[in-house]
Amino acid sequence: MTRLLLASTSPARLATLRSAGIEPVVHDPEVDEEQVLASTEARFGKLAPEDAALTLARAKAEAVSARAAGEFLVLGCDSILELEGQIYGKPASAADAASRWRTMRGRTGALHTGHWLVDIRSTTAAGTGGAIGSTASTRVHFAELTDAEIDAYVATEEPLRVAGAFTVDGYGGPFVAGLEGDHHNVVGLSLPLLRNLLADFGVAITDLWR
Ligand SMILES: Nc1nc2c(ncn2[C@@H]2O[C@H](COP(=O)(O)OP(=O)(O)OP(=O)(O)O)[C@@H](O)[C@H]2O)c(=O)[nH]1
Repeated sequence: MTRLLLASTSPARLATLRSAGIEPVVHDPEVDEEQVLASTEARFGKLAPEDAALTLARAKAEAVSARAAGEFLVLGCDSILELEGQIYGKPASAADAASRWRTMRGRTGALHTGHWLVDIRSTTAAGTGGAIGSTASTRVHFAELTDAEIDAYVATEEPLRVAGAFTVDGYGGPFVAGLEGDHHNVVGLSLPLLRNLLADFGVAITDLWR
């Protein structure tokens, strides 16, 4: 029976899958994201934000696929925020998070999540490592936070743990004025996109329900 192997330490991605009835096996991809991006851009030049997210998602899925075995489809994901041409992962510090929010407030960004699925099943021809991937993007409208709200939000330390220094489903919820597109994608994993990627391997997402 095909199972999903989530190549991610993200608690939000795991919670998203569980809430959708899927209990994945979880492996830490142990990928140095900065090193992957630097080496990729050294070879191919500056990556568009969507491609950067997909490159990192692929690196995570491939790292886990190389050491996993069994009837699995291995999913890697990576989320980044694009704001006026700049890409942002997790903030480097509280000061960085505060500075970003002073830039983000009142503006609209795009949260891109790369998804990469590798078929390591031995029971299918594609099980020879067939893989597919895509990036889902959600436009995010940020509210006009006051300086006091920024300071209070950063003090929760939540912004330090997430791409783009914001969440849509945590303390950050009041500061996201609106979304255009899939909100799960903002949390870190697009369920509609996963459904499509699974279908490309002949797997219905309903087959994965526990
Ligand atoms: N709960 C929640 N988490 C978010 C949100 N936006 C981004 N994140 C999380 O921010 C993290 C983005 O960093 P990534 O590098 O993609 O993933 P990670 O957490 O480092 O985990 P790995 O996949 O193991 O690299 C992910 O864990 C996302 O789930 C949000 O709105 N809500």
